[in-house]
Amino acid sequence: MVSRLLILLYALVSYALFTVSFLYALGFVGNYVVPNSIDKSIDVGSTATLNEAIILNLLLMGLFAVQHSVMARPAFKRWSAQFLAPACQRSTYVLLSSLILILLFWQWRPIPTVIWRTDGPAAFLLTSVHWLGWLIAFASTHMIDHFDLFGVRQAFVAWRGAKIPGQSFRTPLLYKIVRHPIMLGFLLAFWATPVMTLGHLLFALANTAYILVALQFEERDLIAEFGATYQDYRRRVPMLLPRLFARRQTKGAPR
Ligand SMILES: C[S@@+](CC[C@H](N)C(=O)[O-])C[C@H]1O[C@@H](n2cnc3c(N)ncnc32)[C@H](O)[C@@H]1O
Repeated sequence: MVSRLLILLYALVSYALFTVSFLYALGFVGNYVVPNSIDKSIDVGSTATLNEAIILNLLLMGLFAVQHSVMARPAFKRWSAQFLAPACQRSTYVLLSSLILILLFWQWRPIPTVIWRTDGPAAFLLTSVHWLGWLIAFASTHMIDHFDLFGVRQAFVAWRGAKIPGQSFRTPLLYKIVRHPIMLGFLLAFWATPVMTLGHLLFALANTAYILVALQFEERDLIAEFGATYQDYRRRVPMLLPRLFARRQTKGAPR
């Protein structure tokens, strides 16, 4: 009973830390109100030489990418099951991801050279798309199962003494338009900015490359888990870019 309560507490603390790091990410990427005492965002903070900034920033993003991808693989989950209860596996993943994000926010070195700067309607449009991206990403977590993604459900189920159910496959709402709306949301939030600096461009480019590679691994696991169901979904629904026009029905094709 005590250990189940501790697991629940651990899951709630991990989720709280994720919430803080996600909220800080909004301020970090968009250069919005980050606390004056911290004064750190993608374009604000202590500077370094160009080479130092590129290397350090790439290392920080690389650390996040490796942790995020390695810990998500079924082989890693099987291995870590030797010393981590299934009920706290996802929370540990969330906790470490959040800690690495906080390290990234803290140690990030801005590169302030401006690549593009807009104002007026163009700036308004880019800012709107930026916020739409965050909204899509956050809403999409609720479409598949927000509390399962962040490890809270598993801890609650274990606390009640029930068996943790396996992963379920869902395709509601935005998942009918693209297979990866959370990642699409992130891409919009990272690229749509009224002022693009070299540091921000490095962040957007590296994360785009990471997302494209990570999705290959994720889909390979989804095919292994859901087989023909996921293969069929892959044929019907595009990966990241919505089809603007439905394909014309071929003449004589069965309806
Ligand atoms: C961070 S989420 C990203 C989901 C998806 N790639 C996206 O961008 O919307 C990763 C987790 O979602 C799961 N997942 C991806 N597509 C799913 C779906 N259609 N239904 C249920 N789980 C899904 C993956 O197995 C993985 O555990």
